Amino acid sequence: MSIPAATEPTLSPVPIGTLTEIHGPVAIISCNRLPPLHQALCAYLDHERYLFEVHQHLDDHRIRAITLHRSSGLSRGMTIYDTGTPLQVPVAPNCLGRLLNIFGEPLDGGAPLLASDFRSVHNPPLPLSEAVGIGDVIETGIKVIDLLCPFVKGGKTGLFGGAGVGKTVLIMEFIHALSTLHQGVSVFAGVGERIREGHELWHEMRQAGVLPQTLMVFGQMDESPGVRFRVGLSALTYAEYLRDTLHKEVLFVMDNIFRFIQAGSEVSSLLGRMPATVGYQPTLTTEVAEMQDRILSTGHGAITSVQAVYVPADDMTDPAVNAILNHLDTSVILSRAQAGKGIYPAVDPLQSSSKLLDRHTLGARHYEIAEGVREHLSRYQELEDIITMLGMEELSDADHNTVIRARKLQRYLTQPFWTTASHTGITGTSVPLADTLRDCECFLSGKYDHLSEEDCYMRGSLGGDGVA
Ligand SMILES: Nc1ncnc2c1ncn2[C@@H]1O[C@H](COP(=O)(O)OP(=O)(O)OP(=O)(O)O)[C@@H](O)[C@H]1O
Repeated sequence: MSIPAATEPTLSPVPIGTLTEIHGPVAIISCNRLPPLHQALCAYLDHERYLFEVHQHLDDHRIRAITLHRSSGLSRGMTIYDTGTPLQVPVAPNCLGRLLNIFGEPLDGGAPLLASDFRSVHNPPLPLSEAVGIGDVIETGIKVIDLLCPFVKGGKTGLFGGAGVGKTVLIMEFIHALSTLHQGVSVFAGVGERIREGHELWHEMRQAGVLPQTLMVFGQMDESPGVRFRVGLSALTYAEYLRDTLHKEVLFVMDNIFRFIQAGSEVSSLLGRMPATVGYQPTLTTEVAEMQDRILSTGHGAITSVQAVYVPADDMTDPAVNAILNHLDTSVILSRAQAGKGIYPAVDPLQSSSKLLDRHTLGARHYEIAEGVREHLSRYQELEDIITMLGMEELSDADHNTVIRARKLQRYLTQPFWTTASHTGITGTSVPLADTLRDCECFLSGKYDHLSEEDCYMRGSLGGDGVA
């Protein structure tokens, strides 16, 4: 997706200096006064505006900046102007239903936003006194999520997984579920992902009829690291606007936050900083915290977030993955082993965790059923090697029952998705939490022992008597 011609600035910029060096996306600018960090500077070429963001003060009169547009055509000696502010995006109530780039310019072929205001993408987080805690549990209709990784208003959920295990599919199912089951609006940040995926998502949202309640901000794989580094903040700025000014309940979805870290790492090397652990930027944890701390709910509106996190080489100990993990309430871990067995969504029920899985938040019944399911699945995992070597006959009666029920529970927690209906040929299902709890209770107590594993696979609710 290419960046369209930049629009004319809203404020008249004042000259601040001269471009002295340009190396790919890095510019060294000689200034008559030092602009603050994060200030947006610009140059004009053929009546188009090229934006830069200040990243380093080199000495008393030189700064290093990163371009937010392509750098071809820029040359030494060009006059650089100060826009007077950090990067800002136009905000307006009619931003919903639009597909924008990081500057708030349309990528959907529509008219530019008629801005009622401009907001800086570097807004500081709200004071803690204005933040409110997490709210009620939101049902997604996805069995394994509602049961083991509950989704809470104002909470932060991460979907972790290596390449191709189903993060994007699960994110799209979330958007589908939450836009049909709940009131509210969604802001989608497409960070550094494939351009094809962006187009598909846009069309699917339009077909599903959820576009009027959704705002999408894209900075995709082909764009400069400066853009990929800022697209999450730009989308978050719109989410804050919807929360603070329009008092909406916002679902903030980011696919993929790992690409934000990757772009930060590229920017860091371009600025000549020494890499830190595993080659990541030394500022990794600060950059993640600056973004995560802005995802807050207030008395006026809530921001609930879902973030897809690419796990490099399926290694959950990766420093970038850990930096994100620390900020989340719920971590849904997608496993390649589950996907390999055709268990979709490929959620690993034992590795996934939620701070909200307690009696106080969910109630004693939900908590005990969830624990019962995890205990069965965990015992099954422990016994798997023994079963492979010696067969089921060597198990005690109790273990035999646990394994049979765990295998059925594992299949019961699969579910056909609306998002994948076009390629699986199975219509999606949404299962109320009450049904999921009742069915799991029936599995644990042995009431569903008569069902075959086939009867449990890719079904919705089992109706209390085992009939889908
Ligand atoms: N719930 C599901 N039901 C059926 N198939 C699925 C499901 N989830 C994922 N898949 C299959 O896995 C493929 C990859 O899924 P997806 O694009 O969501 O992975 P990803 O983790 O986002 O990958 P990447 O990191 O490469 O972007 C899908 O095209 C689909 O074939």
